[in-house]
Amino acid sequence: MPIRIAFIGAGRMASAIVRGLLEKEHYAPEEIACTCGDDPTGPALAEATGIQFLKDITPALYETEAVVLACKPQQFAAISPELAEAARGKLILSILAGTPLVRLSEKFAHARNIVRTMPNTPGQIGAGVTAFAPLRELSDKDNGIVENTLSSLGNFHEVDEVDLDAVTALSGSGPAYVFEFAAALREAGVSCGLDEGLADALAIDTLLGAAMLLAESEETPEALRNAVTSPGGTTAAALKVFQEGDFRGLVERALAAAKARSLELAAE
Ligand SMILES: NC(=O)C1=CN([C@@H]2O[C@H](COP(=O)(O)OP(=O)(O)OC[C@H]3O[C@@H](n4cnc5c(N)ncnc54)[C@H](OP(=O)(O)O)[C@@H]3O)[C@@H](O)[C@H]2O)C=CC1
Ligand SMILES: O=C(O)[C@@H]1CCC=N1
Repeated sequence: MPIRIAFIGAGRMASAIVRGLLEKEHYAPEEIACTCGDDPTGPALAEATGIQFLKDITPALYETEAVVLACKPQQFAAISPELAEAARGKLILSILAGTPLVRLSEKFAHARNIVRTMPNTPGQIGAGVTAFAPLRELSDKDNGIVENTLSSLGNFHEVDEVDLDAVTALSGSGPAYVFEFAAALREAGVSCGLDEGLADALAIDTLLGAAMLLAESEETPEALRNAVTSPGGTTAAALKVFQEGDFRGLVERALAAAKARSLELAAE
């Protein structure tokens, strides 16, 4: 069976995409190959999913229809000209944070088309969100490959490339902010006298329930917040502390820092 899609990098995100593609039966395991760096992530992914691990994936690229770039942005420069040449006429999908289409197209000068994407880790369970920007308008065939790949991870949105650094700051990195908030809720619950296990369970269910309500409701986050906040009650007391600590300003500065770092990664 020919290899139809090849992964350059076999870490957390490649693993999420491979598992999604297999679960949705877009490819058979034998039609997917991966390679990696010096650590054994590639063999581990192959062992766990049945896909092929190829130490040298270059020869296999000639037979693929698509190549997914899933190494770290700082490892992009190490991708060899031979590998890029073998990807001549292929669709390239990049998940590299920061690396712009212009840089991708310098290396993969003879690609059929290139799509810069920004997924996130909830894609591991099909609950992710991805934004993508193609170099050129996608043909029907390539649109199908992109849709199959991104829908395996969850929802997806086409955007202008200029928005992708901000997308990275919001939804690419965003799960980490939520996990940090979950840990902060657990710690604060313990400080208030709760058992750690109970505080953890309450924090998780609160985040999950609030996110589901937000997704299902037609109300804004502000309206839903107000519905929790009784005048003179407990929530108002807590929100006053958030406001005094400039919670929104803090989030704004955090996203600005992530966006700035994404722009810096463009050249690394
Ligand atoms: N983690 C996240 O939340 C998100 C990450 N991204 C982007 O996804 C990409 C991958 O991230 P993530 O999966 O977290 O990273 P990982 O560190 O888990 O995976 C990186 C992979 O790249 C491999 N690799 C290293 N050097 C090379 C090389 N020269 N050739 C081929 N493969 C190589 C590594 O191999 P080995 O370790 O075996 O040496 C590893 O399999 C990054 O570009 C990141 O910006 C995008 C959205 C979200
Ligand atoms: O932290 C990072 O650089 C990557 C990109 C988005 C999430 N993780």
